[in-house]
Amino acid sequence: MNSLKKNVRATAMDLLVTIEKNQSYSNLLLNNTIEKNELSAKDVGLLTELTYGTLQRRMALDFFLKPFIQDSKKLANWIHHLLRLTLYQMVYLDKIPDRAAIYEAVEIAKKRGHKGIASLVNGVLRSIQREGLPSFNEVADPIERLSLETSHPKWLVTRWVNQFGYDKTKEMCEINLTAPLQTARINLTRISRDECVALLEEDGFQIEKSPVIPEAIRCLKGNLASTLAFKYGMFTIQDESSMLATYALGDVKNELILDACAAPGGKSTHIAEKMNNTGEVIAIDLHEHKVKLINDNARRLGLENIKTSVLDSRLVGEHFNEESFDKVLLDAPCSGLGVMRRKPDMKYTKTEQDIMQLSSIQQKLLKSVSALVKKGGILVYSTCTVDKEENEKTVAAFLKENPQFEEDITFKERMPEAIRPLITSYDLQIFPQDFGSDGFYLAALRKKV
Ligand SMILES: C[S@@+](CC[C@H](N)C(=O)[O-])C[C@H]1O[C@@H](n2cnc3c(N)ncnc32)[C@H](O)[C@@H]1O
Repeated sequence: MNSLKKNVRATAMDLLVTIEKNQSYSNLLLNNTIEKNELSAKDVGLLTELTYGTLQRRMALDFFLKPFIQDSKKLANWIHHLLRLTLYQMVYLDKIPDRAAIYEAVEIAKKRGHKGIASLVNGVLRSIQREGLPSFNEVADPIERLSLETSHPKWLVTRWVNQFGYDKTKEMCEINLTAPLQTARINLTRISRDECVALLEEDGFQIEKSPVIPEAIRCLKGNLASTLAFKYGMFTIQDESSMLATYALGDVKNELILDACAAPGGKSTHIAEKMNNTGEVIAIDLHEHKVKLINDNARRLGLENIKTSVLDSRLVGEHFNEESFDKVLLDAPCSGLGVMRRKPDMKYTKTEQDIMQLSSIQQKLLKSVSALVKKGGILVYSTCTVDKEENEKTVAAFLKENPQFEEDITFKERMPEAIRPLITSYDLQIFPQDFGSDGFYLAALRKKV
């Protein structure tokens, strides 16, 4: 085993410790580590697999480890992460022989701790190898079993089963364990989808045209973020579900659109591209450093019809006239339960209380931004979460208190054809298992004339 690989495992262990300690986003920390250490593409692959995989399967790994650890509370944190990381390789990765994974773990334990710890790590892992893993069939309660098997907290599984039924929840939990697709939206103001696909294929990328979104591609091999085509604004890396928010607004040419929670600008730039330099997008976000990202993205894509502001959208009434926008998009801050494949650490940090708090912020935002919609104009509400409290219920409460708005049932006609069968009324909950994209919610409302 070469020394670089050893470093990758030790680095993965350090990352897992930091992610847990700081409760920071795994995707950001992983990207920082990759940039800082200038890792090769192969090592980036292994580091990502080890870090995300171990995080994704944390509860299942702890279930497997439990009978083999006498007092887990006495175990230093890093040892626990090292055991999970190694067991992850033994159980879920075919290409790494068990003996190699155990050898590496023992070496790390020797270096980071001492001989005693190395022998404990060796003992636990060898016992598992000898005696085999405990079976999930020992867990009688089906919700607890699903929770452990798919490493989703029990409160969340219970909540989803109550809201969507057992089968849908099981499908969702299972797909959340898989790696997300990298997808991108072609900047049609610069290049056609066919031309962009040809360009990327020439560079060795394996690309598929999205069967769902006419301007999207799926990248099956390679990392689109590292291409010149990305640097020169030919596309934006964005999930297919997110692209639907712009579709929900319909034809935006020559219009004035407010994107009330806009950073880093994925949807603002999509709207601006669809306008093709005709109308204007006012893109607002609460945080200055995030607004900078919208500006950076607009510049990269060559879009001149986006105006940004650092503002609290709960106070937009102080800055803009009532009924002054043709359409408003509120892509609200949310619990993000639809993007757990991308940020697996979220599974263990979110609480039911967060959901209730977010729902109250979402209500306030809806109330304030809705005043800016012209009569006859459209208000699109979206979140990247799968939870009725933040989605259907938030919208229903808004409609109840704001009779000047109605459900916009023409919403379906504006959506890409492949999506229409999923729509029955003015809103849409996309599950990650529907077509492999993020979980996402969209509702279209219209201000009465
Ligand atoms: C879901 S993200 C938006 C993603 C963005 N629409 C995109 O597609 O790139 C929610 C954003 O809302 C912003 N936000 C949260 N509270 C806000 C508020 N009161 N006013 C304005 N922006 C807010 C956050 O900073 C965050 O960038």
